Amino acid sequence: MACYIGIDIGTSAVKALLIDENQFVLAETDVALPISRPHPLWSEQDPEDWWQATEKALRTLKDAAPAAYAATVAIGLSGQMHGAVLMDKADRVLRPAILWNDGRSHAECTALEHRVPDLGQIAGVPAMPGFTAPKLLWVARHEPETFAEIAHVLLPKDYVRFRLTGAYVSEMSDAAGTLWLDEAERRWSPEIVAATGLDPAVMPRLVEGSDAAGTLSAKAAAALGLDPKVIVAGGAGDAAAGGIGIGAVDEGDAFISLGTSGQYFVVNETYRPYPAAYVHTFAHALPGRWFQMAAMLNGASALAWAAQLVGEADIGKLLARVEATPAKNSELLFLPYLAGERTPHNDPYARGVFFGLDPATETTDLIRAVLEGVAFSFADAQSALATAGTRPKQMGAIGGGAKSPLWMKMFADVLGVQIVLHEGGAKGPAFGAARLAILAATGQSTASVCTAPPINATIDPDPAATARYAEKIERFRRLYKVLKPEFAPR
Ligand SMILES: Nc1ncnc2c1ncn2[C@@H]1O[C@H](COP(=O)(O)OP(=O)(O)O)[C@@H](O)[C@H]1O
Ligand SMILES: O=C(CO)[C@@H](O)[C@H](O)COP(=O)(O)O
Repeated sequence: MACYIGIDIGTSAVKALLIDENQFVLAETDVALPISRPHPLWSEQDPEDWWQATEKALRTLKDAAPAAYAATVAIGLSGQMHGAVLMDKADRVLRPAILWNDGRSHAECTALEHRVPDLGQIAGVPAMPGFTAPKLLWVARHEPETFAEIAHVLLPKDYVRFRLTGAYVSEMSDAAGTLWLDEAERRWSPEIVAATGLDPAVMPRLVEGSDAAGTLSAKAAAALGLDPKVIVAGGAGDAAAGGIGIGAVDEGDAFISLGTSGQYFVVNETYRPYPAAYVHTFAHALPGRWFQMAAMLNGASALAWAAQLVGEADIGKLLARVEATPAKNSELLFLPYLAGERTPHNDPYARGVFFGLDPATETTDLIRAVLEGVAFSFADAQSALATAGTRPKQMGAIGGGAKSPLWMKMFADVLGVQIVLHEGGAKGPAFGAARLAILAATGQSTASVCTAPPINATIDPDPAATARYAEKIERFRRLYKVLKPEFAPR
């Protein structure tokens, strides 16, 4: 039986899984990744770490299911979006990769908007510091010797593809997050590439996510114990790959993702940019499809941060304590902007805030406020998408945060929408990547491969709770507005 591998180059870990042709998961593994924050606003990783973690993950899959691993016919790649990997003409990585949650390039965003006044229409979103193009302008300005050496610019998963195949290739849904893609035409925008001071020759070749992008190099095949004929599919940025995994492929299909980051994602069958509310309108990983997305920089990572702060490594245990303890301080608010925020504020300088602490406040109140604060940022996302004309009534949920029934009930109440939990929802982007590998290798139809997994639970909103939350969300919004000037650099 033919088997397929999905690899997701996440921020916190490389995740890999091996499935058979019926999409049954035979083995899966995570390999943790370090992240470096050498200066305020900076966020970097070493691309070599992604490759080492990928090799380790594949070794684990091989050990867990040797026969199925040997029967692999295609690999799909997914990854954290927007990261800049810069390579010289000898294929050496020139500096650490600058990640999606790096906020250093605010000034360069203004410069880019100035150079390309209709940027938001072409690229589907206004310039924001997490995107790839302004990072290149930052490198040009602050590290000109490095900029002069650039021969290839790759996204995180495309760097891993380079190590697998030796080819410089990207695909639409990840290219979408660079600001260099003409989203409607699904090709690099010569105007925006030129406005970044880059030679078009540094850009990778573009394919669709469900196309074959190449096969393993002889060197990689030998190192990994795989056949050199193994196809590497285009794959997808992690947002789109999450969509493919959960079956969000048709107009109006929607889900939230609660990983390190947070996303509110809705599929469109036409390109409908709405840059005004910092909504991202990007090419999906399937030809002729796009999506609108609100992207939040602080998803379940805000909970992981709080858990670490209160000294409880087991998040499940911590949330059980929250559930069992009545709120002592229900007025407490938390602004979750630990790493700044993208939709709807475009504010890399915003930071986390607890507001309304009193002598009765307990640890469980703090954690409840963190859960609410992240959910409220999704309410802002929902409002931004509503102004863009999109208002789903039902949503799937993926990512580590979707493992918590308490949090999912809170999301249903805060958003006033039904949340649907699919079997294996937490498998997320790696599963979507494996599905793209099936499409690339077999040419089967999207409808037959990208189905919605069976439903485990549906969570309905309680209208009374939604009304109570609406008032608290208004206070949450006012608090950010009041504090915004205080976050700005002096
Ligand atoms: N039981 C749980 N309930 C809620 N959230 C959880 C639980 N376990 C882990 N998490 C959260 O899941 C997050 C990781 O999610 P994941 O989708 O794996 O992220 P990424 O793809 O960005 O690496 C962590 O930040 C953590 O806060
Ligand atoms: O910035 C975005 C999407 O615009 C993030 O989705 C990153 O792509 C990384 O997310 P994680 O999967 O690591 O949370």
